[in-house]
Amino acid sequence: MPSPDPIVNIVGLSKTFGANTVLKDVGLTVHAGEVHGLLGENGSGKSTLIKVLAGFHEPDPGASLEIRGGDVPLPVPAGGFRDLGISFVHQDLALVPDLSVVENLRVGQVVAGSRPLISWRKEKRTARALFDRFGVTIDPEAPVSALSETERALVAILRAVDELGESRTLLVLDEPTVFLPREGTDLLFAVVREIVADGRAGVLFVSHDLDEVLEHTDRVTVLRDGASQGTHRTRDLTASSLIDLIVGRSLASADPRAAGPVRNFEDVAPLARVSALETATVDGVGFDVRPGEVVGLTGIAGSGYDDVLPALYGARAALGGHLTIGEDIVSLAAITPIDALARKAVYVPPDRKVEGSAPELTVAENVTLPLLGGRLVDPRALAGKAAALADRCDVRPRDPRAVYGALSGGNQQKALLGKWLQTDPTLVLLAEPTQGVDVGARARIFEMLRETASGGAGIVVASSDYEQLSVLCDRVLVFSHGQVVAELTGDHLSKHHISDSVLGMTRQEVKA
Ligand SMILES: Nc1ncnc2c1ncn2[C@@H]1O[C@H](COP(=O)(O)OP(=O)(O)OP(=O)(O)O)[C@@H](O)[C@H]1O
Repeated sequence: MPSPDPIVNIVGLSKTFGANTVLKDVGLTVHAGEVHGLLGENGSGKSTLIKVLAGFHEPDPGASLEIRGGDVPLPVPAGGFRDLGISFVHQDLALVPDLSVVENLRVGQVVAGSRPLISWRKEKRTARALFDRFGVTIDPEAPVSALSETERALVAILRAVDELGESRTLLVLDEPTVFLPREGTDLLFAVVREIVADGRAGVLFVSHDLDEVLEHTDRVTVLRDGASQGTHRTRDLTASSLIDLIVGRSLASADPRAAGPVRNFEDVAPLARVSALETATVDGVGFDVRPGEVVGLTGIAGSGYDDVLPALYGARAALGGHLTIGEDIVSLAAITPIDALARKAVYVPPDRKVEGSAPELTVAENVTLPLLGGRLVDPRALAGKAAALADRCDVRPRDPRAVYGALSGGNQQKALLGKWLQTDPTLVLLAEPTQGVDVGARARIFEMLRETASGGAGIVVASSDYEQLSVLCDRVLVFSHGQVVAELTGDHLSKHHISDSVLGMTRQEVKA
């Protein structure tokens, strides 16, 4: 139960970039012992608020911040958040994969030079005690690269808790679950509950996942266009009242039934065929994709489903197999992205920051890259195309000259998807297409994909978001141990059927 003891109190917070005020007189109170959700559409100002707490942004004059009842002068000085008992875990987790777990726990102190002599034996014991306290079984000596995504997130969170020690006030989790498989989030939230259990600290949890927020938070504050829509007790909210607060209107297409009747593609000739695909985690998988069809690939982490798309595009080398596309049969051990693009196959990777874009270029430059093709082009024509694309994909702000890396995460994703969909592709390969995307943008992305499919393209979506698969797909292939163990169609395309199948309760071929 949340205690009514406010540990962090922000009043009248505004932030202006140039002519754009992105936080408008926002207030936020977090209580000791509570998990407090911070929600809002992409670009609504969540990260900006967090960056003010982190001392990264200076707020406009007039804001005030109290920690445990004491006034804190703004701006927070760089690194000053630690003295305030605040710690942050961002999406990228900031772990060094080549170092061990215990080295990662101490890397900050080593780099800062505050602990010149470290007894690693003692540190391992301390790490074990930390993990035991939170019921986590992770080997402190294991390299971080050998951990699952869930274990990595747990290490990053417990490192943040450990760094604050007894003085901890607020742990800020900025979408830490966005790259996690579903089964990992329960474990993560058990740890989050334990962190607030002694009633000393609070957790501020940023997420776009409404189910997660409704299940795991005590209260939520919603931002819309930089203004607060109030703080609400989670138990007084439903998914649809929360959507109304976030988007400012009801969203019919968030309902899976809005996808329309499931279509049957059995008699349609395939436009692409994957045969005998072998990768480090995939063992002889084959499937067809027909024009207009959306095929989903899913499974638990390590089942192989997330290894298929990079192999089809040549982004990660396959050990064997073939892709038949149009008249061509291409070896998947040799395919390169250039081969794939030449056959109008495009790939949108899950990690848009690392693989998908050039963050230092403008939105216009990013979205028009695939149109250049080595030719001389008229910059004004490209700017026009970029503006039309931003309009179509609802990229905010609508300024093609904005630096791509300064867009909010969800707006980067919309721009990236639009960039490839405008090339009129034949085969669209998408990994987690709505990761980090708000409910409104998600509906827009679903519409864009449906339009692309109805234009005759085939779409393959690899995702661990069962609801997304149930809304988008005509057929879902469930992976286990590198093989397809179930094919779900028709009435079996519900979120619950997909989830049951992935969790091994329906391990037979299910046909509607
Ligand atoms: N450094 C910056 N310079 C200019 N504008 C910025 C800067 N940082 C953020 N913005 C703008 O501020 C607005 C709020 O962005 P912010 O990243 O806070 O949104 P968000 O709610 O965290 O979105 P998301 O859910 O997509 O992560 C956006 O319009 C963004 O383009």
